[in-house]
Amino acid sequence: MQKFDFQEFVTALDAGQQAHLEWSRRILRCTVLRSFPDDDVMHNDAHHLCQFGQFLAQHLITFTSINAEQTQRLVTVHQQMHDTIRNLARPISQGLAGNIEDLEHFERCQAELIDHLAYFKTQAIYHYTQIDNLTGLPLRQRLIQEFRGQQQQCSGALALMFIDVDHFKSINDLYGHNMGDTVLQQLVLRIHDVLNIDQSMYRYGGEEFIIMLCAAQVKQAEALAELIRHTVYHTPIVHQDDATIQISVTIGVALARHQEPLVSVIERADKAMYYGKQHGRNRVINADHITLENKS
Ligand SMILES: Nc1nc2c(ncn2[C@@H]2O[C@H](COP(=O)(O)OP(=O)(O)OP(=O)(O)O)[C@@H](O)[C@H]2O)c(=O)[nH]1
Repeated sequence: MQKFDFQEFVTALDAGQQAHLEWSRRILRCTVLRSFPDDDVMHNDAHHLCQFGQFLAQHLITFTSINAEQTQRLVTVHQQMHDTIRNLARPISQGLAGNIEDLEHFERCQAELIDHLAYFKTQAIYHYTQIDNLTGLPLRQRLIQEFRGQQQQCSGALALMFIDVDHFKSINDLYGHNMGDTVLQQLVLRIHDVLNIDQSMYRYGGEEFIIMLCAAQVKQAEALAELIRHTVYHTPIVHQDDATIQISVTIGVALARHQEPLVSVIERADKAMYYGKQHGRNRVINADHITLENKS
């Protein structure tokens, strides 16, 4: 599972923008004082070598995942800024005035670059508020946004699994909160390994997770839930000195009815999960049938 630190991204974005503004200030001084800019400005690859260019290259996938078209424009505008500055600086180095068109082009590029960066920063912060820092999973808000679209796309029925870790408080009490955090991270990795690309997982609350998937029939969703339950139970989490912690999960499964609102589907899956808790935990319960699966 890919984890990404959006806070770091936003900080680096600010630093890159600041570096570029500082760089423009240096150019302005050269223009006024008729001095020649340093080699870093005149280098043909300056757009790759400058601080912002390096940041852009490192995070190109992130920029593209936010908005591919605008990323392409950002890359182009950034290179144009550097190209224009070289054009502007050449006559100055010969004691001549710079070209006004180059200067205006540079100013337009600079303004456009800043607009793009403001857009990407807003988007990055928006994404950041929807991703759980501990597990890297999208949060409840994202589930709310994606549910309706997913329901329309689904050719079969849309199923929700409500997953709750059993006796998680005892894990915190016995091993400490940090180990509890590690257990949640490891649990998510184990579950993620059995999911395919169309099955989305969300962190719903503390030790509660929701998986949304298209299922031809409820049996298909139940089979996946059972695989998750089995995998979690039979893959203990390694603690220090090779000691292991065995954990289990109780899962409620509900198939969304026609036009059923998300809150109602969650409520039914949650109730089924709660029923599983009351009947021994470490089991999968179908909301419609409230049947117990065998413990293994
Ligand atoms: N380490 C850690 N603990 C968390 C986190 N979020 C919630 N918790 C803890 O999870 C525990 C949940 O406990 P309970 O709701 O009592 O449930 P439980 O002990 O899992 O028992 P059952 O659900 O009945 O099997 C609480 O002690 C919370 O403090 C987290 O991000 N990290």
